[in-house]
Amino acid sequence: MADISPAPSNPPQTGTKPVIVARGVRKHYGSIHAVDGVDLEVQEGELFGLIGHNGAGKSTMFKMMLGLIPVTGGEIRIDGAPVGGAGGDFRTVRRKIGYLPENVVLYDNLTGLETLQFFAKLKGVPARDNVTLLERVGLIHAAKRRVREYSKGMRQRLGFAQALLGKPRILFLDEPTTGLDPEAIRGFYAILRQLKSEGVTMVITSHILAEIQERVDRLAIMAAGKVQATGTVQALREQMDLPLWFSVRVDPADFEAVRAALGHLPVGAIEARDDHVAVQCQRDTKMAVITALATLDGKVRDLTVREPSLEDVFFGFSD
Ligand SMILES: Nc1ncnc2c1ncn2[C@@H]1O[C@H](COP(=O)(O)OP(=O)(O)OP(=O)(O)O)[C@@H](O)[C@H]1O
Repeated sequence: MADISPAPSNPPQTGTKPVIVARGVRKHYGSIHAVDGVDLEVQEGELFGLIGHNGAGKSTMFKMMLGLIPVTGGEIRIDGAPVGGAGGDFRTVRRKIGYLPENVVLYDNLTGLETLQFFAKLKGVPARDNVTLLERVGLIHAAKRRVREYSKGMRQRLGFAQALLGKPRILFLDEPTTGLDPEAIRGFYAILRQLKSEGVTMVITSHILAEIQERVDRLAIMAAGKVQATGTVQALREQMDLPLWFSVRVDPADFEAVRAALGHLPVGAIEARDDHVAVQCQRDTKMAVITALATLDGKVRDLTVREPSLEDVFFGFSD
């Protein structure tokens, strides 16, 4: 996908109007508790991540939020309208929603353009933006080729274009980057940034935690049908109180000097490696470590601090 949408220099702040609200949501299939008492709130214009192991309940949550399957218990409201509720409120809201399912179903005999025409008709939206949409997802060159000839990544791009039909205000994207190459992934997130700057609310699932950790505003970690934690990546890191790692690059002859400088501090492991000393410490000792290293008077050639990754946080909450 072309990186056609640089982030605006002054993006509007994410609103504080809850667009998606789930309260005590459950989905039981007999004895299987696919979703088991989930509370969630996603604000307008937020890019919200939903992560969890296989079978954690993410896709089931999506399907319930979209009104594709009924809840066993609890309630979901989108833009104030109860999902699946009586009356036309949710039907009106539904038109503002775009959805990219985990396994998008496409018709092999249709071309890319015909596919969008087909879905536009189904959604009841004008087909006039279809060419622009194909351009946006980097598929214009294949607009007239049949889907059967598309690669996995091309199918995924077409699925994304389908989700963008009718300029949705709310987007549900279930593992949207599956099959995309690194450049396409970058282009995909550039489009999300652009949509975010336009105030679109998005919920995204992914198993590629490194990919989403810098990109979502907040996320929820699901395990066994329950939300284990919700917040920004940084807030979850702090909540877990996972240690940080310093990498202190010094001449091997100075390894002992590093140890000595840190000797009075409550640091964890201090490990001498090829050309650096790795030091583990809790967040509240971080500044004291930096101050102590500053006394080494020119011996430190470089210093990096590795925060716990989203993967570290994820395993902390979901194991
Ligand atoms: N129609 C169904 N009938 C019975 N069990 C189901 C049904 N749909 C989902 N489940 C079960 O519900 C649980 C949650 O499934 P779900 O597809 O929501 O997980 P997920 O988090 O999306 O997983 P993945 O990351 O593998 O896509 C699983 O144990 C699954 O087997």
